[in-house]
Amino acid sequence: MSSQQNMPVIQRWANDKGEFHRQVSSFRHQVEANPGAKFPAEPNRYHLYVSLACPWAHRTLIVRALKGLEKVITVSVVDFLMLDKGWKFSTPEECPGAIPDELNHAKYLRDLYFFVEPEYTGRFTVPVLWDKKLNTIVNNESSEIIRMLNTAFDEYVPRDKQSVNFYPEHLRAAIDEVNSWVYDNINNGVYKSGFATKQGPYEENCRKVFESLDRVEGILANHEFLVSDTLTEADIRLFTTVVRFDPVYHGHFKCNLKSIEKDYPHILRWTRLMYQLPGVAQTVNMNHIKGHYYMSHKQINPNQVVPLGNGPDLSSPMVKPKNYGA
Ligand SMILES: N[C@@H](CCC(=O)N[C@@H](CS)C(=O)NCC(=O)O)C(=O)O
Repeated sequence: MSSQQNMPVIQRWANDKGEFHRQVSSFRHQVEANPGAKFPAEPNRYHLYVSLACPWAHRTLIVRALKGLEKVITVSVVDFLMLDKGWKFSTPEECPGAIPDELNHAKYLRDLYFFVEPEYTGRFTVPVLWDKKLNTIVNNESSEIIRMLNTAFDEYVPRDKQSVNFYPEHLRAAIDEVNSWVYDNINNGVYKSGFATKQGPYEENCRKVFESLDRVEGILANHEFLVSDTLTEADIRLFTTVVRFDPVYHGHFKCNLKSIEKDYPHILRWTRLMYQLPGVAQTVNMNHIKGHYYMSHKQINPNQVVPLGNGPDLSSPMVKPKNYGA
């Protein structure tokens, strides 16, 4: 019997069938561009708690950078190591790249969840969008946070960023469709492969990862971006998984039927293009990414040895994309 059997159900990595299931996020309030709303968009009112390792939190950092929201929304970055008590705040001396919680002076991210909801029984996940005025969690679901950052703060972003829209009305159905299979089979698919504790679920999920990467490769063979040759949130959501693929998911999560660098030339070209968009490279921290996965999941890698490779070089020269946001 695995040691997981003694853990509360919510904290187990896999169920009895050996399958990984991601919990549903609990805080789902919205920031709105409406002064009368409970959470109105205002400069310097909201704060993001993120991990540079986490692909879901990474989405929010990319949208914050591409929308020019760095001065409007402040950020704390947790230590990459996530052990028994979950995400921890460290000083940059203890963990280069970390930004401590200057706001609430929490030691662990869980302290904030318990502060807001003393009976909280879910997982203590990043990203968390925090309201500094009402001292509470607005939302901890990355797919919703990126939509708020996309438009709600437009009054406060530089003029050239106001027209950038990663979820434009006329492309919504197509974006939703791509997001749906990319989420199930790739973003979450790598986790379902890597956290499976039985051979069957591992193989089934691992194969789906590559069937869907093949599908992405087919799209990108003829298009600059995933939807309508336009940079949308579908690209941002896929990028954070792909940038982690060769250095982490290929080995650590056993997604090793193919690699991005060797087998997917069109995905590689697109990854470079995404990486070289202004502000994006600064959101990619390979030490946090590799350190987190290989050192935190001791059930997969008990000796915490971190591999040397960082995946493909993403900084080689590229042409500028034509359609940058709709
Ligand atoms: N649905 C959430 C998922 C976030 C999530 O699972 N974050 C992971 C890090 S990659 C986490 O914080 N895990 C902590 C835990 O599960 O204890 C979102 O997209 O915001």
